[in-house]
Amino acid sequence: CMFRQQTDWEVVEDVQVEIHSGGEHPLEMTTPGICEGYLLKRRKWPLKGWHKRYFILEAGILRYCKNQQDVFRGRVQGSLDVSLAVMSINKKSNRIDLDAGDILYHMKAKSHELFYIWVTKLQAHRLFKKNEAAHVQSGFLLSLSNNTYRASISKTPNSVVPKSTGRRTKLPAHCPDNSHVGLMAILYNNIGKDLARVSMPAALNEPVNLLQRLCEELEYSDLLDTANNTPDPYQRMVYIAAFAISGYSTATFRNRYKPFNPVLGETFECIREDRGFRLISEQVCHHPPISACHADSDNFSFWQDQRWKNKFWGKSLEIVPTGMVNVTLPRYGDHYEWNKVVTCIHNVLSQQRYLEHYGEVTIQNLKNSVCTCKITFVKSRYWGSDTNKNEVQGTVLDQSGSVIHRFGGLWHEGIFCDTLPTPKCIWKPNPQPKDYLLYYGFSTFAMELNELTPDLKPLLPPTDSRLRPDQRMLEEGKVDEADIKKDEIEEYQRERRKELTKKGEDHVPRFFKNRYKPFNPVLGETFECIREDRGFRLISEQVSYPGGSGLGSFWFSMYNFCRIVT
Ligand SMILES: CC(C)CCC[C@@H](C)[C@H]1CC[C@H]2[C@@H]3CC=C4C[C@@H](O)CC[C@]4(C)[C@H]3CC[C@]12C
Repeated sequence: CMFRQQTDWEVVEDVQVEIHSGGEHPLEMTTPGICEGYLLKRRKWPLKGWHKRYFILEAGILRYCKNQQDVFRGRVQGSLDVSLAVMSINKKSNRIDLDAGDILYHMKAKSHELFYIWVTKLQAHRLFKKNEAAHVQSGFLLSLSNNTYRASISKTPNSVVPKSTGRRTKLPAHCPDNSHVGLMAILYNNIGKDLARVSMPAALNEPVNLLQRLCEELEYSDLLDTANNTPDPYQRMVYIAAFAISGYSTATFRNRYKPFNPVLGETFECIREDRGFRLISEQVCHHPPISACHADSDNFSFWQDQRWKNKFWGKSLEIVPTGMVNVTLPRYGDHYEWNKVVTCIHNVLSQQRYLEHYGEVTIQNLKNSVCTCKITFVKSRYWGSDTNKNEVQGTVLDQSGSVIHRFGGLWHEGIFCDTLPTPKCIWKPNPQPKDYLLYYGFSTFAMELNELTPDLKPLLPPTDSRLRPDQRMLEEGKVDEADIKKDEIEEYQRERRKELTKKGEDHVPRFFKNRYKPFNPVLGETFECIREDRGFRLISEQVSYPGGSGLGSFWFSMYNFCRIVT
């Protein structure tokens, strides 16, 4: 109106972006981040005036509730598609008006900062929503909506059941019922400590440890094989992204038990001729706990150092990993590096426990900058259906930032890419084995990790996780014995640490060099000779540790184990 133009009001114009409809570079379609918080909203009737309301802006839709609690209850008072509204702002009074004809919002921010944030976010969401609409119109895009991806994924048949590997398909014993174990007391007594370091009764454990779980991230290593055989760099990136996502899928069934904490110096070796890779992992540092791993195959190398921080929020617990994941592909000389997202254990103290991953992953190729990839693990919202649970979206960008590929789906169901020459489901988790709920929710691959066959036993270094007695006892269903053994081992570890400190020594990792920050696990040559020469020898002169005897050969050997100097 006239009055407005004369005062401090201005209409916010959209930044113009080129639309390549039908072109080969679809628009930047990454969903802008969610913005939420309190704003003042003007009301005409009843109770005329400014009222504090909680606003949430998500995927181009602005909703508001009376307060934040109502958000969780799903009580939404109103919503508006911001791309359909004219936005005018008044910088002096921090006011924003959205006029969609039939719906009109008058809003006011408490501070300049908040005003600025909201205006920027509203602009981004308008643009996003408009582009989405433009693509649908031009018929170029099926739809970015995740439902489309989901439908395509569920139409894709499950991968053919792999040929029998001759390995076990179930565990020797069922998992114990641990619903009676009071977690509250344990967690409250250990506030501020890493969950990984808190000693818990064996009934809460699963018979694999964190070193073995590193190997579990290679369950879908065939995606890396495919990547190494894909000439197009952008398509290659799509497979790397699918691999990065696939590592998170085990979380669906694994929220009732906690992996064992490896002791310092513990190792895990996994040679899989059928999958074409071999892996070695080692607990290289105790404080903070760091597990390093390295895997090699004709098609790739994979390594990472895993450590994380915990944030305990009372009801939920966030695991914030800090290490980076690395993959190299020999054929094209690529070296990819990416970060991990946050994993949240919701309802950590109750039986309604479940895991969620959220945050952004950026995959970079350190060898050239032809393309990068961004993956968003979307944090689920409380309103509406469960359809946005476990949602993942991603884009592969070229050097100029244009989107070359786009994919999406759910980390527990699969990922669909509709920009490949033939749009297809690029990854789908393997079906769970029979009776998996009785076996800790393990996948077939997970069940194979701790398997110890007679032919393998003499080949393993004495520090191998498969030789850990407490973990073995748990696997065999001997929970009470496992509990006792676990206490012994933890006590022994403390003693060993005291001993090392007394002597002013530091633990030296066996298979990894560069133990200081930034910890970049570089394999010593030992890996090469691990099967030929075994890479280790026992030296009897070095014996003598308090408590060393009586703990079984695992501990005895551990101390007498000589590290090959590389
Ligand atoms: C209190 C107990 C019984 C509840 C069970 C805790 C389980 C669910 C916790 C304990 C340790 C956790 C793991 C610790 C570290 C990582 C690395 C991260 O990059 C992905 C998640 C992952 C793999 C976590 C998954 C959830 C986890 C296995």
